Amino acid sequence: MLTITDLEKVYPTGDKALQGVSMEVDGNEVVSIIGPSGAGKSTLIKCVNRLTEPTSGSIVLDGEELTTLSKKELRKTRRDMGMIFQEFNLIERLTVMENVLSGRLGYMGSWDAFRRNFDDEDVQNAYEILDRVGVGGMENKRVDELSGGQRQRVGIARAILQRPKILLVDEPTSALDPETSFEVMEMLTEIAREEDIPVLINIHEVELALDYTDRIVGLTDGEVVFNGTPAELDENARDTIYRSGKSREETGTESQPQSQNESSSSGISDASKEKSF
Ligand SMILES: Nc1ncnc2c1ncn2[C@@H]1O[C@H](COP(=O)(O)OP(=O)(O)OP(=O)(O)O)[C@@H](O)[C@H]1O
Repeated sequence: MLTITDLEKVYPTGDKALQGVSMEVDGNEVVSIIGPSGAGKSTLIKCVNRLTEPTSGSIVLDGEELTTLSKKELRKTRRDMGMIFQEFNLIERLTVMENVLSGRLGYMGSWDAFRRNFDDEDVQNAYEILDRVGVGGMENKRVDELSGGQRQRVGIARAILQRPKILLVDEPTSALDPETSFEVMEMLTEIAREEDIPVLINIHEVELALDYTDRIVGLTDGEVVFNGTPAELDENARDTIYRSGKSREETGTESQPQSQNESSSSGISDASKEKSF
């Protein structure tokens, strides 16, 4: 279980990217974070594995506080967090198999890691996972010979092979065409459910969040303004997420005020409604 409490991030530039974010990823839930550009989605994901250092607040993964870990402890704990990135983050000149097996490096002693002495079991599992994500038979191809969709499948296979406690996914489909995006999201969420791995995913396309995730968290200007099921993400909720705060000022569009009943059915807090209108 991942529990984030009162998380704040102020960049050295003074940008307040996260302003008291609290949320959870429970059991093997797939939770998506949606929101306008600059809302803080990427920052939130990166704070969890501390690619970005949070300014204050708490992040607890299966009972372990992550914000206070030393560098050494963090290296160990990062093995528990599979990361899937927008730009794939694969090593282009290496083969598919070499990239996928790199997900196991964190578990090996430094000599074995240096020599790339992977266990037979890891190699066998890698074959199976590559098959499972739909790139079986491409093990010896260099990654720079693959399409975007195939690369993302390799990225997913690498993260799964790591056997993480959670998958952190940052805009996995931004570089993909719509059809491939649906395929990749379907495959990612299906495997995560089969393997019982919870997922926190920053996703631009609301339709993908609606179709493939259990719960949606809406961020606006670094604050949670919606937290509910896809069914609860009605038009009013979308309006609150995408037309409030800075984003409304930028687009110059005004949203219609909501009635009390409509607002509460969307799962938006009173404080957020106050802020939004
Ligand atoms: N390294 C950084 N230094 C300073 N400010 C940053 C940095 N990274 C992000 N920000 C600022 O923090 C805020 C949140 O950015 P973030 O990238 O987390 O938003 P996002 O919701 O992921 O946006 P997008 O959907 O466009 O990727 C923005 O105002 C952004 O300008």
